[in-house]
Amino acid sequence: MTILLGSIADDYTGASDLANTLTKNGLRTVQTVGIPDPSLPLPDVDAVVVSLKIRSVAAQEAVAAAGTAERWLRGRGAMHVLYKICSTFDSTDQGNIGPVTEALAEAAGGGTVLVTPAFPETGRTVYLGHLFVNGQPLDESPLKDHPLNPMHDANLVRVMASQSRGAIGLIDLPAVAGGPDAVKARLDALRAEGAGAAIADAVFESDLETLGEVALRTPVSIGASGLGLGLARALVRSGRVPSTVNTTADAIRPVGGHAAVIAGSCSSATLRQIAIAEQAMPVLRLDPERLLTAASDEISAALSWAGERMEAGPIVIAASTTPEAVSDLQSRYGREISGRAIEAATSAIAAELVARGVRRLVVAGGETSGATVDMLGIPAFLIGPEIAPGVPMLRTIGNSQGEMLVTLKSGNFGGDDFFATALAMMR
Ligand SMILES: Nc1ncnc2c1ncn2[C@@H]1O[C@H](COP(=O)(O)OP(=O)(O)O)[C@@H](O)[C@H]1O
Ligand SMILES: O=C(O)[C@@H](O)C(=O)COP(=O)(O)O
Repeated sequence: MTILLGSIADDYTGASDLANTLTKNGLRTVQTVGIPDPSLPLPDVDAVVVSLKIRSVAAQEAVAAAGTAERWLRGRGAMHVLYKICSTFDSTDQGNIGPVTEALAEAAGGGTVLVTPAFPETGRTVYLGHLFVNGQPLDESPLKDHPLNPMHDANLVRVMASQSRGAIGLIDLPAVAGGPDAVKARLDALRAEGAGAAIADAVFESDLETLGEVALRTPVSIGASGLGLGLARALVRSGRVPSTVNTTADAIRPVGGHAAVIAGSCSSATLRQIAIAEQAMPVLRLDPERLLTAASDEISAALSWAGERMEAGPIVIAASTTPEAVSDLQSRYGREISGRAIEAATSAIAAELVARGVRRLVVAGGETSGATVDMLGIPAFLIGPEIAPGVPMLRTIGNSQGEMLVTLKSGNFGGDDFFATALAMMR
């Protein structure tokens, strides 16, 4: 398999979001979970998105895992590697966007790396280096209350600089509006000034087309699905992509079996989606504190609740709760401990549901999805049709439990009736 574009995603929902965008924009794409075993039968593709769970881990761990994935992708022919970060720039105070960017740039021989989380289709725009989420500055958006990565500064030049050793520049909207040559000139000027990376403004898809064109002339870039769109369109325009075959066809064959939703995202979008689902299907709200203090009892109770309802139709099991309840739990047990314990419990519930016949599974939340997919041991996914912007339906490849349809929903994505919409498509 020789690929044109490689990507390393810092979480699993982000990987499926990017894989969806690349597919929609003309690249045959597969999503792997980590580096696949050489014996895994992967289809012929133009792009591979390697999913990692490194958004909130220690910076050195993230750097090491991204480096291994980068070498694997380069070994498969990738001339360009996109490090897929969250469109809301989710990161810890130490990174991991800055440290991974510097490591990937060094591995690629230096240069100023182009960075933009803009994804206009989902309301993420960048102007003068400031990130807006559906028109609100990042630090005033619901991301200020994220359980693991609360974002308190919309100025991405400042955020990235605080995570980096080198200086961070800005490619402002007038430069982007000037087209690829103007952006390249600005990037070269920043390089001469010693900037390790540059945040690029982008408000419209046309801005991302310009940035994709320039990024493709460099070995590495950092961004969300918007930059993926720019890179995919630039590759297609370059004539290097072989004739497009419909790769989603294989992904939609029905699998049957029971259907379930597991939610661990506490984003405002997911909280609304759970409330709407309550009007249409059985919803179990887990007791988050018991998931920390009496996990096996709470898990057993959830499984017997599910066992009584699964035959009749889809069920929803959620740990998700309001920002106030999250911060109350965290103040008593710690942020990291609460998050990881709840991820362990929701993924254990998901694994047991699959053992009892669930073959159609929706998971809400990036970290929640990572823990669940790891627990299930799924090695890779084919990319199916889009359910909502940024969220495709996936079909497992090489899954030891048999073929499954899976949806990994970023906490922030999807309309209010997302769960019913997804389950109606996953047959
Ligand atoms: N009730 C809760 N209290 C505290 N943390 C929670 C609760 N429910 C879920 N979490 C944790 O919040 C985090 C949500 O992150 P994630 O799954 O990535 O969602 P998102 O996609 O919204 O970022 C996970 O670590 C999850 O275990
Ligand atoms: O870019 C995005 O917003 C998403 O693809 C993403 O990274 C999802 O992260 P979570 O919100 O943690 O699921």
